[in-house]
Amino acid sequence: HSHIPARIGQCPFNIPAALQSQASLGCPHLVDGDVAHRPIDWSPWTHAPECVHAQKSPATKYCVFTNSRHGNGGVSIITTPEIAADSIEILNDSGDTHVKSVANHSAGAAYEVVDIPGKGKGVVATRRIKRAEAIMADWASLVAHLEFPTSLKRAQGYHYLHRAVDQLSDPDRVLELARSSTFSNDVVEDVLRTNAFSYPLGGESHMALYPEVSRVNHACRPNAFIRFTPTSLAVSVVVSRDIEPGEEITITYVPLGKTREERQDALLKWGFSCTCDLCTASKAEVAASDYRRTKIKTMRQEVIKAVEAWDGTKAVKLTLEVLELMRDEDLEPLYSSQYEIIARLYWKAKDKKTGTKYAQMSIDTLVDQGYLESSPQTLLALLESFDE
Ligand SMILES: C[S@@+](CC[C@H](N)C(=O)[O-])C[C@H]1O[C@@H](n2cnc3c(N)ncnc32)[C@H](O)[C@@H]1O
Repeated sequence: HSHIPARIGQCPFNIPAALQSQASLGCPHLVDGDVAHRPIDWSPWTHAPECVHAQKSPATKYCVFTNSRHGNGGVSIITTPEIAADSIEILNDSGDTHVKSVANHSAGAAYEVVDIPGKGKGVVATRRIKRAEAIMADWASLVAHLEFPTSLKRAQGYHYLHRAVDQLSDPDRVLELARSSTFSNDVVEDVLRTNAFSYPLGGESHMALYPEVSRVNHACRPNAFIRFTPTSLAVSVVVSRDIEPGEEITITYVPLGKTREERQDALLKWGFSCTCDLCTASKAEVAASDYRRTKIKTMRQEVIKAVEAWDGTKAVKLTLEVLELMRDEDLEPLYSSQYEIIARLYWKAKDKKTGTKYAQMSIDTLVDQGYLESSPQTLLALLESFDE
């Protein structure tokens, strides 16, 4: 194994073979198809990694790494041996915090997957759900380096995508997901393009597919969001306002706050044209919403200018107006950063009392929305950052 680069060698590579399987999780192995001949070599993966050199940069190798027991039905990761070795820790995190947050709240399942006219399937509440409640936990089943598909001949890429899926304990969970992509001829590629989220692994962009979360449709005024943890392959879906039985649960696939045209553009790469409540509202309503959203954007630019001109009073006044417009548009997830701006401005102006008040409001919004746990340390940490 002499060609294993030293970067990964912080780990005792000379541990006796008999102990390697125990040590493997805490100690990343750099494995690929050349060095991994026996299961003990490729542990914690459950299958021998199969690898291919990228066409344009032959020094880059992508392999299929599978652990068919992780999460719900296993996970396959197509990435470089270096990233796989560096990221092996994520297999240690079983996603308990996500599962527990759902179990803690739930008086039984809060949703069902049903047909939604014009949208394929979707997720609908089966009971009342309180804001900030977590209703669904899920694990990535397929993760693929963003550059992997374009770095190989098509047919070759499909071979690896299919191997990745076939090695899962239930390939149909992936193969039966929605496909709206008009970009390719391959089932797995279509499923990825229709359903995957971007996910940073080892500091590089990957696509990650969560089969259960994949059923949640997009809305431009969503009532839920996905909670990620950078250290695990688990996610959960958290609702951002109170929900009545029968209401559809929706998330946003694109950044919040865009105008109708900007949203439709951004959604094009997902292969569908949005028919959510906001996009199908009356012309007048869409126009009024677009007007406010454009105004929010220009006013935020003005806030930056006012700050640069040291005009704190103007910056605060403008930010309060931005908040009003955001309220009209139900853009609650964006409030906290506005409160934070105001907090910083008062803090810098030596009005620490008002600064602290707004800092707390910023945190409260995040807690309220289920993004943060409430703790006294959070406020201190935020206030400390104001002095940096
Ligand atoms: C991640 S999947 C969501 C679940 C999907 N409806 C299903 O049947 O499994 C994304 C696909 O759902 C449909 N979809 C999601 N949100 C939509 C929306 N707001 N308007 C229209 N179609 C939508 C589109 O076909 C899109 O390609």
